Amino acid sequence: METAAPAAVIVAIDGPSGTGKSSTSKAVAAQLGLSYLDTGAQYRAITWWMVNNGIDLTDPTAIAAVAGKAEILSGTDPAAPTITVDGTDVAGPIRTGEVTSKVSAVSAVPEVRARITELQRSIAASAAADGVGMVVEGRDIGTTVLPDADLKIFLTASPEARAARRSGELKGADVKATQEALIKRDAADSSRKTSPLAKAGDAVEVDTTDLTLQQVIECVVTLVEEKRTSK
Ligand SMILES: Nc1ncnc2c1ncn2[C@@H]1O[C@H](COP(=O)(O)OP(=O)(O)O)[C@@H](O)[C@H]1O
Ligand SMILES: Nc1ccn([C@@H]2O[C@H](COP(=O)(O)OP(=O)(O)O)[C@@H](O)[C@H]2O)c(=O)n1
Repeated sequence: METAAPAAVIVAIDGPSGTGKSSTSKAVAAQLGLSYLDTGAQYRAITWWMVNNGIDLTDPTAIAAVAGKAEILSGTDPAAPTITVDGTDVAGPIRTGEVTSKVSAVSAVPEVRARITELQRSIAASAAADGVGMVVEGRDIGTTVLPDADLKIFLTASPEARAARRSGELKGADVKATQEALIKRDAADSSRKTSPLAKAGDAVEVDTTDLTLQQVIECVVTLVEEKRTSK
């Protein structure tokens, strides 16, 4: 007798910067054969387009007026995720300090969120319909984008641990300045009116401060497997 294929699961992983969302989501998706969506990369991509097109990012009306202009495509293979804007590969340019410092102003605009949220929902719906399942990481996935996700995880870590991790990635970065920038961005993301960074009431919170990345991955894999068998 053939064994039934595991049911497609949709996993939402949210949390502030540097808590391990991207590394955990990619590894869990790769290990379990799920697709992977980095929603932060989409907000970075639209921000990159706005910077490139000289939009005044201090003016929410100007941002809203062009919210639908850029065509953003996300490749969802966890082993090689991709992101393009109007056909241009922007995986590198969306990680510059300039985009990082401006992304919160763009992502706070309701017209931008409505547009990107719709895109995210359609990508997740395709993965579910194909029977593949997906790990979707961001700030508002469990609360707003996919409130019916099968499993919601909220990752946290101390600001010190998060800043140390981030400055480890950026060669020569000052840990104190990195921590200040990170706290500022978290505050902006958590205090915006539309769909702020928040833990969903039914999310499992995992404090990663004293865990290795491998331990976090194992913890999330176990939670996903439990969900899959109970589906
Ligand atoms: N539990 C952990 N312990 C140590 N380093 C970690 C841990 N989780 C992630 N990292 C490292 O911290 C950095 C930021 O992780 P990332 O997954 O990009 O976080 P986020 O997506 O939440 O911003 C990466 O270099 C990653 O390898
Ligand atoms: N679901 C999401 C994901 C990201 N974002 C925005 O996009 C920015 C960049 O997200 P990111 O996941 O790439 O950030 P890091 O974890 O790399 O610091 C965040 O600071 C938010 O302003 C959002 O508003 N909602």
